[in-house]
Amino acid sequence: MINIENLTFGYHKKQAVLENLDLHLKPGHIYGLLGRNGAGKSSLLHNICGLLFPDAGTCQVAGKNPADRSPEFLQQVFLLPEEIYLPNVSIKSYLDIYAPFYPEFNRDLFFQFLTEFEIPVENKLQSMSYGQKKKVMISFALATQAKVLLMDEPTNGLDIPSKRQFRKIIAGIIKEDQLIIISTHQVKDLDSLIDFVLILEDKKIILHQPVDHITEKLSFKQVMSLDEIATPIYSEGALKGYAVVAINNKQEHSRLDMEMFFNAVLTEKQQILSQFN
Ligand SMILES: Nc1ncnc2c1ncn2[C@@H]1O[C@H](COP(=O)(O)OP(=O)(O)OP(=O)(O)O)[C@@H](O)[C@H]1O
Repeated sequence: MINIENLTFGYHKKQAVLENLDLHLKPGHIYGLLGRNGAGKSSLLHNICGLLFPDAGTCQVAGKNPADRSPEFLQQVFLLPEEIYLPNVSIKSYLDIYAPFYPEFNRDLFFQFLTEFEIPVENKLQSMSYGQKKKVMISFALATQAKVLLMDEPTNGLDIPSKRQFRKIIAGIIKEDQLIIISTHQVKDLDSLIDFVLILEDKKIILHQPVDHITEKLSFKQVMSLDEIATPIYSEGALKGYAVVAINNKQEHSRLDMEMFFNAVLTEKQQILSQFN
């Protein structure tokens, strides 16, 4: 559904943010896009939705070239940006103005999500708190039922119950012909939701793996002493002992700790990546 080949993009000539980047994504999945600050995650999402254009290479999304910005393409893609600016209108007026751009927009779903997020529907958007605005936009994004949904730090600003609500809604809504990319640093909020991990580093996607493949190759453990682990790759001091990422030689089952995994990839890049080659 998303086919990107050799994509190079930069804001200034001779200063590529993304370089010869390849990425092929299938519908029916929730992809978690991870990367350091400034790695280029937002730039990649903007290339995918046609708000920025590649300097070289090809980018095909739902069979279209995003840079053409054809109405058929724009109806199928929704980007929820990290920073949101909303007009000073009521939720209902916002809906009347923007929902018609999305042929599959489901108003009932929209109001259902607002109820789940406990948003007062009569309020004007600008009189809402940041977190409330974010929840309105998440509800709008999901109600578009766009085939490609791009979310940049969606849980920023959400309180703890709302984060749980967000996970519940997303897990229940994704359809087989839909694809969601969530770019985030808040991995703990989302690690139960994501089924593929993408890591953007050195201007490329250096890792693209399903969660179950990661836990097949690596185990995530808490131990009192590092001597307990025969094949540790990466460890962090924890409250009681150590949290460890190790080679999963014994086919043990463990739960992916996305934050540990991301740190492990950044610090022990070659060793981790070699497990997947
Ligand atoms: N409008 C812009 N003009 C010039 N340079 C930009 C612009 N936006 C981003 N950049 C630069 O492009 C690089 C990638 O930025 P981008 O916002 O894509 O990274 P990111 O991975 O989303 O970062 P973060 O995790 O901090 O949100 C950074 O070096 C940034 O300074």
